[in-house]
Amino acid sequence: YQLFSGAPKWKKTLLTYKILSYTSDLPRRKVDDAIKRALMVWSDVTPLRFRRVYVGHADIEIRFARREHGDGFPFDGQGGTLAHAFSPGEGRGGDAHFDDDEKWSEVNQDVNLFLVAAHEFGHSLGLNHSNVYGALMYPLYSYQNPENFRLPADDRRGIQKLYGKLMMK
Ligand SMILES: CC(C)C[C@H](CC(=O)NO)C(=O)N[C@H]1Cc2cn(c3ccccc23)CCCCCCNC1=O
Ligand SMILES: [Ca+2]
Ligand SMILES: [Zn+2]
Ligand SMILES: [Zn+2]
Repeated sequence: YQLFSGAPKWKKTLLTYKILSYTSDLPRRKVDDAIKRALMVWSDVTPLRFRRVYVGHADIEIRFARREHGDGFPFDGQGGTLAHAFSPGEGRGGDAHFDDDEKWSEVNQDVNLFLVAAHEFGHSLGLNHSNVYGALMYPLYSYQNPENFRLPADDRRGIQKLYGKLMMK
C-alpha cells in the first residue's frame, strides 16, 4: 500500500458524507446503497464511522459529473478514467467524483459503482495507489463479483496503519 506524501489523514473518526448528484444509469436507492456499502468496506476494519448528511458541508462530498466539472481535473468521456477523489483535508479534501459518461451498473459487467466507490473512498481516507496487483487501491479497474468482495490484505494493512484497527473485528 502507499500513503500520500505527508500521510494526510482525518483527525476524527466520525466522518460525514453527502451525495450531491446522481447518475441516470441507476435508481437513486441503488446509488445510495452502493455508496453506503463502499464506505462500510473501510469502517468494517477501522474505528471510522460514516454519517450521511443532506444539508450543509460534509467531509466527503460525492457527485457524478462529465468532462470539466470545476476542479481542474476534467473527465474524459466513456472509458479511460472512471472516477477520482481527493486525499483528506478541508474543502474538497475527501471528495469523490464519478465520470457520468460511464455506464454505471450494480451487478453486470458494466462499470460496477460499488467497486469503484470503494477504491475512491480509499483515497478519501488517505490511501494512494498500491502496486500490489489485486489490491483495491491498484490503479486499474478490474471487475469481480461484488457479492464476494473482501478487502485485500494490502489495503487493510494500509488503512489500519492510518487509523488503527477495531479489536473486535
Ligand atoms: C481503479 C479505477 C476504479 C479508478 C481509476 C482512476 C483512479 O485511480 N481514481 O482514483 C481508473 O479509472 N483507472 C483506469 C485506468 C485506465 C485503463 N485504461 C485507460 C485508458 C485511458 C485512460 C485511463 C485508463 C485502459 C482502458 C480501460 C478503461 C476503463 C477502465 N479504466 C481504468 O482502469
Ligand atoms: Ca471516463
Ligand atoms: Zn473532479
Ligand atoms: Zn485511484
